[in-house]
Amino acid sequence: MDKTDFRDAMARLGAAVNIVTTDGPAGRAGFTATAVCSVTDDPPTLLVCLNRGASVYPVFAANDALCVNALGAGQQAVSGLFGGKTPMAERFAGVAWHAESTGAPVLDDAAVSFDCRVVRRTEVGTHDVLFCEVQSLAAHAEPHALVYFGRAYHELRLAP
Ligand SMILES: NC(=O)c1ccc[n+]([C@@H]2O[C@H](COP(=O)([O-])OP(=O)(O)OC[C@H]3O[C@@H](n4cnc5c(N)ncnc54)[C@H](O)[C@@H]3O)[C@@H](O)[C@H]2O)c1
Ligand SMILES: Cc1cc2c(cc1C)N(C[C@H](O)[C@H](O)[C@H](O)COP(=O)(O)O)c1[nH]c(=O)[nH]c(=O)c1N2
Repeated sequence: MDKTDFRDAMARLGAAVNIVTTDGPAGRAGFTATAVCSVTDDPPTLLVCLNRGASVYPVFAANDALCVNALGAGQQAVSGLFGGKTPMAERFAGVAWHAESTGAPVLDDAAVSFDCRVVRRTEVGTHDVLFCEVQSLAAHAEPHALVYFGRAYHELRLAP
């Protein structure tokens, strides 16, 4: 199986765009992730796949808290900031954050955010799969979403 064929096929799947953040003994970091998925609701658990080659990897490897912040319509620029080579302080500047129980940065304006403890980690190929138990969540008053599909961003809003 050619890697390019796999990626072309994956580009046919729409996925929520998330900013995954952490803070703790190794410091603060965040990256853009579409590889996020619900695992079980008992206990409420989701998974995040993180490339071990990413600059943020050592920080996520050492901290046990993370927050999955799903972006909403109009937040494409935030995804761009956290999806590339931008220095960490610059990624966090310009948008408002607060902390819940774990201390991981929660995006004030997220469509929905899940404050988590990392409870298990598994290495698969180039990535670590982080299993995360949800400690608390917050949802925006108005449901809307940002989806990555066909290598482009798309906005979703509920019909009024
Ligand atoms: N799961 C991931 O690690 C992941 C997912 C999306 C994007 N990205 C990063 O963003 C860049 C741009 O992505 P794009 O969607 O515009 O074009 P792309 O052709 O690089 O990727 C298409 C799709 O393939 C999957 N994919 C890409 N790189 C992957 C990887 N290293 N491991 C597992 N799945 C992967 C994703 O579903 C992605 O949306 C990628 O080159 C990659 O660095 C990584
Ligand atoms: C739309 C989109 C989606 C994803 C990404 C990018 C973009 C633009 N990236 C890549 C990830 O965000 C990037 O590697 C980090 O920002 C770290 O980059 P640096 O290594 O610091 O340049 C990414 N990386 C990862 O490990 N898991 C993922 O699910 C995703 N998903």
